[in-house]
Parts: sequence; structure tokens; C-alpha cells
Amino acid sequence: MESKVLRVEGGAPLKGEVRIYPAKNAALPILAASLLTEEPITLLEVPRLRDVEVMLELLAHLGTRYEWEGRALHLHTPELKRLEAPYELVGQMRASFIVWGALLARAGEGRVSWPGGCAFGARPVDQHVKALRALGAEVVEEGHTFYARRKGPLGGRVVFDLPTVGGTEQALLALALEGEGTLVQAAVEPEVEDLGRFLTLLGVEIRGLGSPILHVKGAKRLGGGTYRIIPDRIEAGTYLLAAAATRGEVTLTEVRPDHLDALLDKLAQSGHRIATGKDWVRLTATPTPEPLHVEAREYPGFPTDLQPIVTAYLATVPGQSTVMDRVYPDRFTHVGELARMGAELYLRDRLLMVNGKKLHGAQVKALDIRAGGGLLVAALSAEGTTEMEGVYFLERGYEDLEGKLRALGARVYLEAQAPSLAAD
Ligand SMILES: CC(=O)N[C@H]1[C@@H](OP(=O)(O)OP(=O)(O)OC[C@H]2O[C@@H](n3ccc(=O)[nH]c3=O)[C@H](O)[C@@H]2O)O[C@H](CO)[C@@H](O)[C@@H]1O
Ligand SMILES: C=C(OP(=O)(O)O)C(=O)O
Repeated sequence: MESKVLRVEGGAPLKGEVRIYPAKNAALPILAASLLTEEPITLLEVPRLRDVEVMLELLAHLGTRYEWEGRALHLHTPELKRLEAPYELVGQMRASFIVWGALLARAGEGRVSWPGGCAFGARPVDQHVKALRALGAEVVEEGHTFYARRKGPLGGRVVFDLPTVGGTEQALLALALEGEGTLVQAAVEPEVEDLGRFLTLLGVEIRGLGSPILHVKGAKRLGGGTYRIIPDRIEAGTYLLAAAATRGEVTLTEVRPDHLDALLDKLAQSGHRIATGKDWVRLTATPTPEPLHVEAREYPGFPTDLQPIVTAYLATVPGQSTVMDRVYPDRFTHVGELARMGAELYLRDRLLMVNGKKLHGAQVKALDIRAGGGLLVAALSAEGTTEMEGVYFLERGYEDLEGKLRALGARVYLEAQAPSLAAD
């Protein structure tokens, strides 16, 4: 059972420079896509995160040999050894579900368990099933597993009911070998585009990348190659919001400022000074920020993954802010925990009203990755000490969190168990 606790002594403004690592949510589908080729692949600078370790365990189960060289990762799947992804691995995170499309493409069949991932409301997979069926695969749902097979090359037109990141990635992988098809209302998130670029490197033809209509032409065989994953816009956003909440000054390096447009605009609206260069962003916080109205939407809108974190920031901003999440309307597991720190939050018909004020330290629990990010931001700005349980979730999404925050002057300590909790 997880027993680590993150102790945060709040109140220190974050100051300094922090390097942003590659995107977890781009790395994971790219790792799944490595199953498509028998040629070796090298990914440069892969984030060393728990989710990546789980995905590598799944790939190894399916037949991949891999080796770390510093932060680079060499992968090689000469042949698939198994065609099923079990619950023990797929149940740990969402992204592993898309190995299904890769198995179907390479082996002609594949079975996956119902996926896990963060539980912040309903997360159906009907669009994944719809896409594979529309491309001509036979799909059978058996208990909590999904089986798909194809007789010949996949092809056709998928019209998604709504833009889905995972569903679009699933369809891209399914079409990558021999398939040919069009995806309508595809997700346009940078992580989907990054997967598309990686597939292009392997030999798949994709027109329309970054737009909601994608034309995909798979190849008979795919090659290998070396690829650099895009920076993590959610990690970047977390540090920017932490800097804003603590009224500090932080420069992010190795980022894509264009991927952060929606957040940077909101931070500027709130009164903070933002400067950007080709691959860096600096936030100089105003001591008197303004409240905001934030609505999380699909890219290029405000990211749902930053919604719990911007909520935590707004809980520290005097005045009334409002927050809605149009992508995951019930993504509010952080609300009750923020309230323990004194935050005034009222949820009415999926509209969150936030009356910002100075927060105080408390014992809190992260219930999913970005809820953890939000609690962390609140704790950094709060008066007094916060002890956070659920560190497991933070470790799914943030590499070297303690080291990076300490370098920015934060007083954060990862402990085996907080003394006050040990007494329980
Ligand atoms: C590993 C990964 O990359 N996770 C991200 C990915 O999750 P994930 O790929 O699971 O999210 P989706 O983009 O698929 O979900 C978007 C919306 O579509 C709905 N939906 C999705 C699939 C489906 O078959 N049916 C359906 O109705 C979902 O309930 C949600 O309301 O994108 C989300 C939205 O940016 C992010 O919050 C997650 O961090
Ligand atoms: C919610 C996330 O991941 P998952 O989709 O795997 O739950 C996330 O990265 O914020």
C-alpha cells in the first residue's frame, strides 16, 4: 500500500528556472506505436514516470525488448509474443488501451482489458469500438475484455461523435499497417499530432495532421528511427500556475509556448506578466491577481488536465472566479480536498464558483494525477504545512517533482510517512 507523503511548507514564492520534460501523454501512445514495426526505435529524452514504466511492462509482455540509455529509450519488437493486454497492466492507466489498435494492425487480432486511468467521472470507450468497426474490424466485447480482428486491410471513414484523444490515436494505430481511411472530428491535441509525426517517421502517410480531418494511408511494412517527443504542456502549466499562486517568478525552458496559448492568455488576463521566446516562457506574478472565468475545452481551448490546477490557483485569488469543464464535466475530485485547506468552492450544476482567499495547510489526499497537481499548487501558496497522501498519482505524471520544486525554492519533502499520519 502506498505510504509516501508529500510534506509542503507553504508560502515561499517560486523563483528560478525549470526545465520541462517530454510529454507523458505523447510518450505513451508513441510507445504503443512502437509495437507496429519490427525495426529498432530510439526515443530521445523519455520522461521517467510510473506510467511509462507500466507501458514498458506491457510492451515487454507483448514481445518488446527495451533498454534505457540515460534518458533515451531503445525499443525493438522483432515479433509479437502475445496478442492480449491483461487487466493487471491496462487497468493501471488509460493510455495502455491503445495497444489494441497496434495489435490489430500488426497481428490481425488483439484482445485488451477495459482500461484504468484516473477516475473523474465516466470515461467510456465506445468511440474506440465505433472507430475499429467503421474501419471494418470485427469487434467482440466479452465481459471486461475487448477482442478485435481483421480479415484483410482495414479501411473506411470514421466519423467520431466527439473529439477523443485516445479514440483518434487508436484509429491511427489500427490504420498504420496496410490500412487506408479518413478520420472525421479527430482530436487535434498536440499529443495526437506528435503521435502522427512519429507514425510518419515510420512510413505512414498522414494528411491533415493537427486538423480534425485526417487522411491516413498505412504502409505494408514500417521502418524504425529516432524520435524526440514534444515537451509536456501539462507539466509546464503546473509550474506556471504554481508560480502564479505563490506570486513568484519562474522561467520554463524547453517548452512549446504555442501549446500553452490558452493558459498563457488566462494568466495574462489575471494580471501576470508573461514573456515568451522560441522555447521558453517566463511568468512574473503580480501581487494582486484578478479572478477569472475558465472553461476547459478541447485543444486549442483550455486543457481539462489543467482545470484542477487552475482551480487551485483561483482559490488563492481574491474575488469570485468560475470554472467549468466541458471535456470532463464531473472532474472535481479536488474540490473537497481543497476545501480542507480553507478554499471556498461551490459546485452548482457543474459550474464551480470559487471565492479566492489565503489558504492554510491541511492533511489532504490526491485522488487523481491533476487533482494532485492542484493540491500541490494550493499547498505551495498556503500558510503552514500540508501533508498530501496519494503521492502515487503525482508520480504517474510528474518526474522529479521534489527536486524541481526545491530548486525553485519550495519547501517540499517526500517522506515515507508523515509523523502525524504514522500515529494513526
Ligand atoms: C493518456 C492520455 O492521453 N490521457 C488524456 C486523454 O484521455 P482520453 O484519451 O481518455 O480522453 P478523450 O479525449 O478520449 O476524452 C474526451 C471526451 O470524450 C469522451 N469519450 C472518449 C472516448 C470514448 O470512447 N467515448 C467518449 O465519450 C470522454 O468521456 C470525454 O468526455 O485526453 C484527455 C482529454 O484531453 C485528458 O484529460 C487525458 O489526460
Ligand atoms: C488523466 C490523465 O491520465 P489518464 O488519462 O491516463 O488518466 C492525465 O494525464 O492527466
